[in-house]
Amino acid sequence: MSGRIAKARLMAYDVLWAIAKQGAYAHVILHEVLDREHPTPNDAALASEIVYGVLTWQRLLDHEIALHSKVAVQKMDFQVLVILRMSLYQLRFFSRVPSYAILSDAVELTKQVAFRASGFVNGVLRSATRTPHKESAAKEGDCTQLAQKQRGVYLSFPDWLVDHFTRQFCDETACEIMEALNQKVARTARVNTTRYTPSEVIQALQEEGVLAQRSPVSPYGIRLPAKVNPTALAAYKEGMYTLQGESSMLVAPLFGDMRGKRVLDACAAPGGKALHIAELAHDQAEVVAVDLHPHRVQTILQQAKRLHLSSIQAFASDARAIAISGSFDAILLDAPCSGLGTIARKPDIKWRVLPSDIEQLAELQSQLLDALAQRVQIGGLLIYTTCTLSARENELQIREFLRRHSNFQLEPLHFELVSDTLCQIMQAKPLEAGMAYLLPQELGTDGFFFAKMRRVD
Ligand SMILES: C[S@@+](CC[C@H](N)C(=O)[O-])C[C@H]1O[C@@H](n2cnc3c(N)ncnc32)[C@H](O)[C@@H]1O
Repeated sequence: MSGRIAKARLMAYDVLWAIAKQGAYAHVILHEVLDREHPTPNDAALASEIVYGVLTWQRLLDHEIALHSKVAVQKMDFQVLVILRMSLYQLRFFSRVPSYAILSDAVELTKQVAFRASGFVNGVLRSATRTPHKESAAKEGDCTQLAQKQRGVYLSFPDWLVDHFTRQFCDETACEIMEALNQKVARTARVNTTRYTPSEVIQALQEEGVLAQRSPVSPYGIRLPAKVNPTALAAYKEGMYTLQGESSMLVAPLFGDMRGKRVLDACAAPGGKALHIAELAHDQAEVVAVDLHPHRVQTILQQAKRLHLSSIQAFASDARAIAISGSFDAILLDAPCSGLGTIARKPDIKWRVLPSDIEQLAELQSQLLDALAQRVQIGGLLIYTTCTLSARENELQIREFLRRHSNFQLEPLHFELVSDTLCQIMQAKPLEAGMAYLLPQELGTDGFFFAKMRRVD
């Protein structure tokens, strides 16, 4: 395509078009396009910002496009709709880019992909630039004062999700959750504490010109700047850290001391938590990591090698029928889930997940729990976690499991956090001891759910 269009916008268009037209996953297709185009770090960051910004605000953007267009949004070609969304996003959210540059790129791009629509695109965007952003007042207003439908528009969530969060968490908390899921989450990594301290890793990164900081949430975490590619750094290649969200870093410490113990991570890929369990046991546990997908199992093995961990075995298997004999001192089921807690990092989940997916996933989770319960030794632990915010996949799932398996009991959760204040936040929840949510607005992390059970008989 023409060199006259800013490269970042071209890449963002390619990614957003593939998502709209082919249902591609945003993080996968963005990674592919960035790999193919070799952009500068600034262009890569700008393209990512446009892609994730458009996906976050898609409903609000479509609402505004409709105000300036005679053609209904649902009837527009994908090419045209994508160009309008990304241009309007930049007009509304990027004060540093002049509108004429955004409009000129939009028209040029339309000429290349949908020639006859260039006048239309120009007209819609010109109308939008002439109109002050009327919606912003409502957007900044108190979410709890808005009717359900308006919340969906101004917070840019589908109606069913607004309804879902409101029913589960009530008005105020639901609003806070959705607002937090529209904010950026810090890019974080977990230090490989078998070999390094967080300060040593921060120092090594500084020597590579990268300013990292201690995580304000997990004692194992560091926060990385948004513009670096953390897997391209020497510190990463030497096995100093693993990319992991701060809420995920809270899972492995829940097991306590696993040295000399046999631990199963039943849905383990890409290995974040299994590797952390091995690290916390000083590489002296027997960690069996299983995942359904063979190529993802390879990733676990590669990561173990990079981190110099030898206590991990990894196998491809359906965790409902694992072909490995014996029982385990502890099992982690970090279950496949709807991922609603990770919308800040994967905003396409807003538009991809449907209520029927929650039902299907809940059925799979319950089958996984039943199968794995048989493999926990008497006295052993079963920890169940998800990165979603849906009772059906979380507390209801666990309550039903406990009804079916009276030989399991909930056990108090003790989170390893950087301060007692954070622990109090985590414990002030309306769930029974042994189950907890970490909501995205509480510590600025992904939303997460934890349940810890012990087999007593
Ligand atoms: C939430 S992810 C696990 C993330 C991982 N624990 C980590 O910390 O990196 C869920 C995983 O479950 C796997 N999975 C889905 N169905 C499965 C099944 N029936 N048996 C085993 N693994 C399964 C998926 O391939 C996916 O990798």
